[in-house]
Amino acid sequence: MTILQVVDKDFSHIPVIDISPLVSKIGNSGSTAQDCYVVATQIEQACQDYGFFYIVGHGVDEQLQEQLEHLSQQFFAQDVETKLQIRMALGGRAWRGYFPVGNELTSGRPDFKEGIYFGAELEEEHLLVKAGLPMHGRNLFPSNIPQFRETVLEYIESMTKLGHTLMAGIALSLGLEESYFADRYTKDPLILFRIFNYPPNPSTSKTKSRWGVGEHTDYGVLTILKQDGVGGLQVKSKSGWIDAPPIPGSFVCNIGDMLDRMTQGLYRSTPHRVQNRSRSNRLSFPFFFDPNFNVEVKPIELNEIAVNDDKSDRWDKASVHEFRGTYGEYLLSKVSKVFPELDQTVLKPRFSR
Ligand SMILES: N=C(N)NCCCC[C@H](N)C(=O)O
Ligand SMILES: O=C(O)CCC(=O)C(=O)O
Ligand SMILES: [Fe+2]
Repeated sequence: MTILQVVDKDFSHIPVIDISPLVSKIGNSGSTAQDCYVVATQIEQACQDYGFFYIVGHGVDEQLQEQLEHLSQQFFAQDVETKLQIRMALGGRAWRGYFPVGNELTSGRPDFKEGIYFGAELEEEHLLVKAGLPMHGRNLFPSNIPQFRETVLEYIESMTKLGHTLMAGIALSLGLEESYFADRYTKDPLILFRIFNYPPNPSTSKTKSRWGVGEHTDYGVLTILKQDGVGGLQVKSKSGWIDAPPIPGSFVCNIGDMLDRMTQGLYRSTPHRVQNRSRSNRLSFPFFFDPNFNVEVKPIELNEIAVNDDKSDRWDKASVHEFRGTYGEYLLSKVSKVFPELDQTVLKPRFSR
């Protein structure tokens, strides 16, 4: 046969990238090491093909992760009254604390999950908190699990460092200088961190499984997700919905709406969703590494990169590309629909009232 076999990608497996060259070399020397470019090429391919990739070789302490998982199990195993001692309503404008199953909405529908919202720990005296900036402030920690606070704060610190490293890799992957995003958007990133518990939800012939979190895209630039061994994350790839199963020792990374906007669609913020079909509960730990709240997000001046004009497969009809304004404004427009029970004034910047 003389038919040319075109080796077509089937877009069914999210790639696994060993980022150890980035971890050991980014920021350490004057010039970017050659092996960082190899990693950058893998990131480029993954972001164009999937908008998702796994990372290994990230160097995040395993004991810290085990401790975080263990304490989280302990927290969610308590009765709901105890958990409500740190309920979100007490977090005020900072948007922190616990919410029970069914309280968080995605596209207007209740998610089948409970969780705790965290973020960078800022004192009441911090300028931004005093100025009344929403989503900035102090965390709420369960007082009956003493190690919870230090474990979460240590994890946030490790992940923030990792976020900076990955953003340097993503910059290289776009042919930009290592510090491109740090210089413009993420030197002082907006950090949000959540711990979710998805109750068991085995589907039987009689019951329809509920979505742990409905289809959505993430808002910022980069999400770094730790998931336990249960599984249930699904990603909308070019070949349809595929699984992102747990891979021991890895994190799942995905790019958000702001990177989609900056790259004019070359890197897509890919829709994903979760359904826990197992008989055990599922824990997940999404860490959001986002542009500074007050910074205006603009398309990258990319002469070289081929932008992607095909908006047909975008679930939200590319609204993110029409958006003008700061990341904070974009974020607030999104999250104001997520907890309708909370007082909406909590989410409005004080200075505009
Ligand atoms: N910070 C980020 N990226 N969060 C993404 C969460 C999307 C689900 C949320 N219930 C919603 O409907 O927006
Ligand atoms: O729990 C997961 O695996 C993913 C959660 C998620 O997509 C999100 O919080 O944005
Ligand atoms: Fe997400």
